[in-house]
Amino acid sequence: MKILETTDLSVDFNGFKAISELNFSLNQGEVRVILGPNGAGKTTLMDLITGKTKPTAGKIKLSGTDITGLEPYEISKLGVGRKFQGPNIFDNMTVFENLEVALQGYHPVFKALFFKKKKEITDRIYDILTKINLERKALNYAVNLSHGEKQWLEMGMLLAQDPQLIILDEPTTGMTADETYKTGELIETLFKGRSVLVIEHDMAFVRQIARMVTVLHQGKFLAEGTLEEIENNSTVQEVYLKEESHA
Ligand SMILES: Nc1ncnc2c1ncn2[C@@H]1O[C@H](COP(=O)(O)OP(=O)(O)OP(=O)(O)O)[C@@H](O)[C@H]1O
Repeated sequence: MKILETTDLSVDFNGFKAISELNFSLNQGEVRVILGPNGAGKTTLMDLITGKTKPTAGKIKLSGTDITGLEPYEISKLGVGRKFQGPNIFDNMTVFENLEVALQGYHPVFKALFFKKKKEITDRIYDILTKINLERKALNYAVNLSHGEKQWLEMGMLLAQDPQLIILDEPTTGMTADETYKTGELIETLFKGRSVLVIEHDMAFVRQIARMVTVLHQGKFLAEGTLEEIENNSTVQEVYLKEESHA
C-alpha cells in the first residue's frame, strides 16, 4: 500500500517552479532518502507534504486520503511527524518530561486526570528511552545532553506521537561519524516498520539506511533506484558534476 502519493505536484514561487509536476510515491514501511543538489526542491517537497507550503497544482494523498491544501495542524493530526535539522526539544525539562509531553501533551493543570494512565505512560516512556539509549539520563535536563543525544531524544519524541509518516530533514547535520552511524542504527530500530522520508547528504549514512533513493533536480524527478544504481546513473553524475563545477 502507498502511504504517500503525489500526482503532478507543483509549486510556483512568483513564476519560479520549485517543484514541477512531481509524481512521487512511498510504500508503507519504506525508508526512502531524497537526494538532490542545492535548490533541487527537497525541503519544498517536505513543506508541501506537511502543509507548510500550499501547492499551485497537483494532489497529495496520505494513505489514500487527499490532504492537498490542508493546514499543517490538520496534516500533523493525520499522523505526519516532521523533524527539522536542528534539535527541537524542551531544554529546561528532563529527558523523561520531554517524552511525557510528546506522549500526552503539556497539561499541568489536568495532570491528575492522567493519573490512572501513569503506569502505562511510564512504561512507554522507558521503552522509548531504552531504544534511544537514554534510560540512564532520564532525569537529566535536556540542555545537558550532547548534540547527538538531543537529536535522538527528538526522534523518540516523534515516535511517541505514533506518526504514520515520519519526515527527517538532514538528521545527521553536525554529528560526528560515530553519532551518524548510531543515528542510522536508531532509524532501523526505533522506526522499524514505519514509513520514513529522509533528506540527507551524507552518503555513508544513506547507504546505511536506504533501500531506495529518489533524486530531484530543479524541482523535477531525476532518478530513482538503489544507491548503487543512482551512483552509476550517468544523468545523476552529470548533474552533480555540473553543480560541483559551479561551486
Ligand atoms: N518561499 C519561497 N519563495 C521563493 N523561492 C523559494 C521559496 N522556498 C524555496 N524557494 C526556492 O526554491 C528552490 C528549492 O529550494 P529548496 O530549499 O526546496 O531546495 P533543497 O533541495 O532543499 O536545497 P538545499 O539542499 O540547499 O537545502 C530554491 O531555488 C529556493 O531558493
